[in-house]
Order: sequence, then C-alpha cells, then structure tokens
Amino acid sequence: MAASVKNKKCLVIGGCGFLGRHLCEGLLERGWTVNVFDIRSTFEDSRIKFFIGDLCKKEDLLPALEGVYCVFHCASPAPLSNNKALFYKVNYEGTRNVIEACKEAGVKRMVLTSSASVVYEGKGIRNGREEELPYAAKPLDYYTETKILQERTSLEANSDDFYTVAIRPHGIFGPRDLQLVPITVDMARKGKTKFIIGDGKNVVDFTYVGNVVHGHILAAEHIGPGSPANGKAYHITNDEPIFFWTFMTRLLTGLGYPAPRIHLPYSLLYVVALFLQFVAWIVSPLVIFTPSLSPMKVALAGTDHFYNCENAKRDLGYSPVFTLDQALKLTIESYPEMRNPEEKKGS
Ligand SMILES: NC(=O)c1ccc[n+]([C@@H]2O[C@H](COP(=O)([O-])OP(=O)(O)OC[C@H]3O[C@@H](n4cnc5c(N)ncnc54)[C@H](O)[C@@H]3O)[C@@H](O)[C@H]2O)c1
Ligand SMILES: CC(C)=CCC[C@@H](C)[C@H]1CC[C@H]2C3=C(CC[C@]12C)[C@@]1(C)CC[C@H](O)[C@@](C)(C(=O)O)[C@@H]1CC3
Repeated sequence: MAASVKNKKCLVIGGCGFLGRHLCEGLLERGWTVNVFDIRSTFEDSRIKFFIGDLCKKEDLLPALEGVYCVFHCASPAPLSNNKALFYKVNYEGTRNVIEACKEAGVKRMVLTSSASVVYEGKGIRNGREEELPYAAKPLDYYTETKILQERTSLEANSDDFYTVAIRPHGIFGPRDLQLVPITVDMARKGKTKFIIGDGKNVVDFTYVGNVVHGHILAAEHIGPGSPANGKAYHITNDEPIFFWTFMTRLLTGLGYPAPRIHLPYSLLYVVALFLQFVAWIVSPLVIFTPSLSPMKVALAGTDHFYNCENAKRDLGYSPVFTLDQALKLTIESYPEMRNPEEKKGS
C-alpha cells in the first residue's frame, strides 16, 4: 500500500538534469518537499532548496541529506560521452558514497535510476522480464558496464534499515531532453538521417519522461517494511513497443525533416562501428576521439529491445500516464528551435 508522503522531504541527486528536473516537478505536484543535489545548476525554483556539490564527496552530500525521507539518485555522466574514468568514479564509486552517506544521515529509502540496457548485449530482447534476464556479461559500452555496477551495488545495499529499489527506464524522451532529440536533429541537419540501419523492422521501447517520473514516485511510495519492491529492479516503459524507425520517422517528420529511406545492411554498419572503436582505442594514448557511430548506437538502431513492465504494474501499481502519441506531440511541440529551418523557406 502506498505510504502517505504529504510534505515528506526528498533529495533528487542529479536534479538539474533532464530526468531530474522533471522528477522534481512531479514530486512537487505530488506534495513532496524537494531538495536538489547536483554538481551544476541549470534552473531556479523558489520551492526547491538547491545544494551544489559532487556526489563523490560525502562532505558535500551530508548537509543535503538532513531530514530526508527518500533519496532519488538519478545522476550520471552523459551516457554517450566516452570518459571511462568518470563513469566509474560517479556511477560506481559515487553511488557507494551516496549509500554510505544516506546510512550515516539516517535516510531510510533510495530510488536508483538504472537503465533497461543493463541486460542488453546487442542481441534481440523481446518483452524481456527482469527475472529472466541476467546482467549483460558483455555490455556494449562502458556506461552500461558502470550502470550494472551501480544497480547491483544499490540493490545489494537493501536492508530493513535502508530500502532500495532500481527503476530501469528505456529510451527516455520528452521536453528538455538532452540527447535523443538534439542528437537526432543534429544528424538530420547534417544529412545523416536519410539512412535506415537494417530492415527497419526492429521493435523497441521509447519511454516518455512523464511516465518515468510516475514510476519513480510510485517506487518511493511503495518501498518500506514488508514491501515486495524492496531490493528489486523494475522496467518502466511506455508499454507500447514500436518500430525504432517508425518512431524516428514520426519524430523527424514532426520536426519538418524528411523520413529515413535508404536501407544500409546492419552487419556492415556494425563492423564499421567496431573498426572505428578499435581505431579510437589505438590512437587514445595520443588523442581522444569518440566516433559518432558506436557499436551500441548501431545495435540500438538495428535490433529488438523492448521490455515487459508487468512487475511494476503488480508491485508498484504502475501504468503509463502518457501514450506515445501524446508524448510525441508534447515533445515535438516543445522544440520549436529544433524544427527544420528549410521548411519555412519551402513554404
Ligand atoms: N536519458 C535516457 O534515455 C536514460 C534512459 C535510461 C536511464 N537513464 C538514466 O537516467 C538518469 C538521468 O539521465 P538524464 O538523461 O537525465 O541525464 P542528464 O545528464 O540530463 O542528468 C544527469 C545529472 O547528473 C548530474 N551529475 C553528474 N555527475 C554528478 C556528480 N558527480 N555529482 C552530482 N551530480 C552529478 C549532472 O550534472 C546532470 O544534471 C541517469 O542515471 C541515466 O543513466 C537515462
Ligand atoms: C536516426 C538516428 C539513428 C538517431 C540517433 C538516435 C540516438 C541518439 C538515440 C536512439 C536510441 C537512444 C538511446 C540512448 C541515447 C540516445 C539514442 C542512442 C541511450 C543509450 C541513453 C542511455 C540510456 O541508459 C539507454 C541505454 C537506455 O535507455 O537503456 C539509451 C538507449 C537508447
């Protein structure tokens, strides 16, 4: 049964990010008192108390944890960056630090933002269930490797004194998104979205940020003494698997760009991506460069990866609040600056 959280205080670690800020807005609407902890400041809100610091430093965290009922840990370095040391420092060592600081400060609950890709190795996953999928033995990138360490550490910390739960969203998109929409538009403006990787029939999840927020808040309201959610991981998706390239087409055409139309063989692109990754590794002692075509991105664009969220429905009472149609409309409308500048000239 969900606990009453009226005026309970929470701390959103990573609250100045894309998901974090939406989470703060959802928590405030739900009646929570919200503190934010982040290494940077990106917005102001008189209802929120901001703490600027590094989650890797306990002395930075402790003041922000005073009197906190639940921590939402949704901080991470940018997933598509290539800074292995930072991924390890923040996602693994930093998360261990967050757990220690929570226990020292007497915080009893933590909701971790994990990722559905902690079980993804580039092979198709169709309607994947949490209890049927082990952690990826060969993750396709280091970000995912550290997300596995992060989730495992967080769930292993679960006890009757400190309840933890991991939320595994997949392909989050929405207003103020920092990667999916901006990267797609950047590729479109460079003429790189005319290609379809593979046959275009791979089915995936894309999840609206409002639904991810809903899942996180339900998780915080449900963990606690005797809860089946304690120490568990839950997929949170839109529950509407869609062809990857149909989603991309709707996003691109909705923003005034042409739809992808030229098929390229998946295996060829994957081999090219592996070769570029090898070259980047060879030259790394001299120069750091991150190929835009990575094995992870090619695999995500060319294979099935969608997940079952029945466990979240059963244990958390989750069901998506926004449909994909509503979500795409809200997202496209929120990005006037991302529209194709050529469409105005043509009209
Ligand atoms: N965006 C997606 O598609 C997606 C999908 C699944 C899971 N996730 C997970 O959701 C979470 C949020 O992702 P996002 O897309 O909002 O990313 P984001 O980059 O927009 O936000 C992450 C925030 O964490 C903060 N941060 C990073 N290092 C920090 C540190 N050392 N100390 C304090 N704050 C620090 C950043 O400043 C940033 O504000 C991440 O854990 C990510 O792994 C994202
Ligand atoms: C037309 C084309 C190909 C456009 C490119 C779209 C590109 C940018 C876009 C398409 C798919 C999308 C994607 C992510 C980043 C942007 C990217 C790659 C990441 C990796 C963010 C981190 C999350 O943890 C993780 C792993 C998840 O949710 O599991 C996702 C998985 C899905």
